[in-house]
Amino acid sequence: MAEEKREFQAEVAKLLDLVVHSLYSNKEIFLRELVSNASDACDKLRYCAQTQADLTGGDGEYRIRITINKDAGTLTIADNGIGMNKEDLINNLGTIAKSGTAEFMSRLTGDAKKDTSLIGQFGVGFYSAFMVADQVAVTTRKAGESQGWRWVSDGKGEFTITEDESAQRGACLTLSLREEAHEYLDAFRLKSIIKRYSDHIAIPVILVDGETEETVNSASALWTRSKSDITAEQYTEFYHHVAHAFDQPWLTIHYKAEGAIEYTGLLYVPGSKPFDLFQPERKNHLKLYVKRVFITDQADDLLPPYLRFLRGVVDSQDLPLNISREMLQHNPILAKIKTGLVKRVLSELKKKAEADAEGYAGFWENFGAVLKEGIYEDFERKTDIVALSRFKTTHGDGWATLDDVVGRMKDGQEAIYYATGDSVAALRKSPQLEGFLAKGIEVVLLTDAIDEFWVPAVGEWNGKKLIAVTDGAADLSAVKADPEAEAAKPEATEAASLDTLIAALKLNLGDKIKDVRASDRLTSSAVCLVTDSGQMSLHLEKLLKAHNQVDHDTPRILEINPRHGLIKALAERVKASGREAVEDASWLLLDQARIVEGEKPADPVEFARRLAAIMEKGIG
Ligand SMILES: Nc1ncnc2c1ncn2[C@@H]1O[C@H](COP(=O)(O)OP(=O)(O)OP(=O)(O)O)[C@@H](O)[C@H]1O
Repeated sequence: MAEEKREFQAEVAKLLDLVVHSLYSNKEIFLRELVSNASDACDKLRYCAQTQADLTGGDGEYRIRITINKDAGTLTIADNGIGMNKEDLINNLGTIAKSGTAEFMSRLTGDAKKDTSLIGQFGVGFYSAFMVADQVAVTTRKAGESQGWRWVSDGKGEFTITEDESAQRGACLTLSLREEAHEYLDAFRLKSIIKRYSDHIAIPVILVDGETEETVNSASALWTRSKSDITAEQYTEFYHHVAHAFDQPWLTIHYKAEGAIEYTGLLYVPGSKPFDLFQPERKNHLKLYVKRVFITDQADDLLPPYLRFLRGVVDSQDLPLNISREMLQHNPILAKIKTGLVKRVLSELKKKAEADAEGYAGFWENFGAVLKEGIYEDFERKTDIVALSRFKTTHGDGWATLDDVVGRMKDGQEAIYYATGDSVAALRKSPQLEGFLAKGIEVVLLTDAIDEFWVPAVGEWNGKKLIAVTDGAADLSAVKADPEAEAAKPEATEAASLDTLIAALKLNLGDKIKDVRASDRLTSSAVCLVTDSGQMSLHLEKLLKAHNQVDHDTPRILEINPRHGLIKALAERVKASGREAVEDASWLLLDQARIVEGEKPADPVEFARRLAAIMEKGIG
């Protein structure tokens, strides 16, 4: 067959350009990436061969051979894994199929410095070969197929594909090293790189230099080794390999469960937030092995979605080796492993929270919003997860537990009060909090979407009801106010005029509001919106509107502050000139309350007109 020339997908060309222009300061990691790919390819074949034994053609001894050829200036990385056919070559090496790389590309800024740190977070796998090579050739034959292929590129926009009868099963990458990368022809240097980054690879990595051949890595699956034989660096390198991550893990959990169900877990909590944490699939990222044979990284029933930030492997002794991915669904052994994993992880988190509050706060900032999904979804564990949860409150800037909040409750305070909103900063300024702050009552500030769901589902903590500050039923009267502050309060509007104003507001605003009433929760603001008991919270309604799940405004209760100058003046005006005189002001009060909630005025054009009219009067 003649040579077929193709262009890289535009994104790949862009990526290659970046790689070649040396965004990595640490070029040696190209070897880690390629060895990692070779090991994954062997894992894939080992899995397929469980059900199709003839795929291996009798050669089930997986290995990676790295061959130095000083004369030619090439380095060869060969594996006997699954290999690629023509279609695979085009799809895997010519386009960006992986969501991770696509995400990476979309975040590139063009600013070399920023992009360098980004590339460090994502890694570019196969393409890293072009950091050290000005040409890469891949000869490959897919297991079970007879036709071999040769893919060649100089990384400058095009690649060629030709048939290759000499290709062996697996993939063989030949890197023609750039002049300045000839250090990677030095056996000593290569050995140290392999030891550093790839020691944990479970199959032999053999270095071939002329006549000498040497297996450089330990070639045993890291998780099967005893903890005392594994260094911190080895744990970290394995994390980088298994998670395709580049940060430091925050927590490493390595244990062997023995008893009714036997399995080994090597789990990591990343040190930083993975970009796909909030993708709708909520997939877990654990790799499942059975007796050291890789089975799948898509065992959905292995871990609940609220622990999807974990990375690592689980190796079962009890599942059958020939288990198919379909058979894993609703599998009772897997269900028991899952229960065991959840229990272990939550207890390790508890230990960390007690031993290192500051580190735990960092973990919470990264993953708290995900873990809290468990309060809503895992009935058996909800109490444990609430206890592990940390909250911002009106008491200082740090994190608090609900127990801390209960411990600081005021005399006469019956409930734990909370406010939900988009940000802690906005919540702190919310008018609904004024009365609570004035009485020194601590309010829990919740800003994650999931809070809208778990809080009503849990309902109470330590025998104290959880009540929203915007709930019309939140009653502060039993908590004594500071007598000095009480004395300093301005006089309230006289009751009869207040009633007349309330009646006028109700008539003017009609069905846009549920009710109007005098507030005891406002101190400095004139108005605020509160929800009637049982109504959807303001924040939840906003979230649902953003997702087009709700298309109307629920009428709320408008609370007015009888001690506010504006309310007093409006009461006077109604008394003197009737309700029509405060028509514009009524709507502006409602819009004002909406704006403070982060909503738009109900009718922006009318809002602007009324505001202009009132300003004109004020100036004139
Ligand atoms: N040695 C190999 N044998 C078989 N297929 C390979 C080999 N190396 C790469 N591939 C294929 O090419 C794809 C792209 O490789 P690349 O290294 O760019 O990304 P990745 O391995 O999927 O992800 P990452 O590099 O982030 O780990 C792989 O997913 C795999 O399908």
